[in-house]
Amino acid sequence: MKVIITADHAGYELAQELVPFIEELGATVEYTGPTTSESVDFSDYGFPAAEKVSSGEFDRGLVICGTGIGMSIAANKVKGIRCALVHDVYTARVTREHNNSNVLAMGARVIGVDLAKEIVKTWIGTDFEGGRHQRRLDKVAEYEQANR
Ligand SMILES: O=C(CO)[C@H](O)[C@H](O)[C@H](O)COP(=O)(O)O
Repeated sequence: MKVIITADHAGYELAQELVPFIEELGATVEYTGPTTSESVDFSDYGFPAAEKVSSGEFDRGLVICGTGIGMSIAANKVKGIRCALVHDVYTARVTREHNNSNVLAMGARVIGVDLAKEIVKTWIGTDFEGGRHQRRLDKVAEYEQANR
């Protein structure tokens, strides 16, 4: 699995913890966020990363800012992106099973490193269930097609 990880200044430190962790899980990781904690704008990093998931260059994306909200708003503007803002293990699992989320957003000012790792491990390791959930996602995709 190829995973792109990005962040803004608020997510920078957590991203540094998660890159080697996700590599240890067996994924190929590319980090495209800032290289320091100096203030930047989440949109400048979130859009390009989400576009690389949308294009198929990467299988999944992980986007991290202070709350995860800014990054999730930006990622969900990109066609084909189903970005889930997650701060617990239960929704990490269900957003894969039900939503087939392809981008995970987390807030570095909301959760600690250990919980973030548990969330990422669950999210990466959980498969989409399809079935009734695929029908619902098809409706979302149809809406997106018709309105963009
Ligand atoms: O967009 C956000 C808020 O939902 C992100 O958490 C940003 O990281 C945050 O706004 C950055 O705030 P700062 O005061 O500029 O560090």
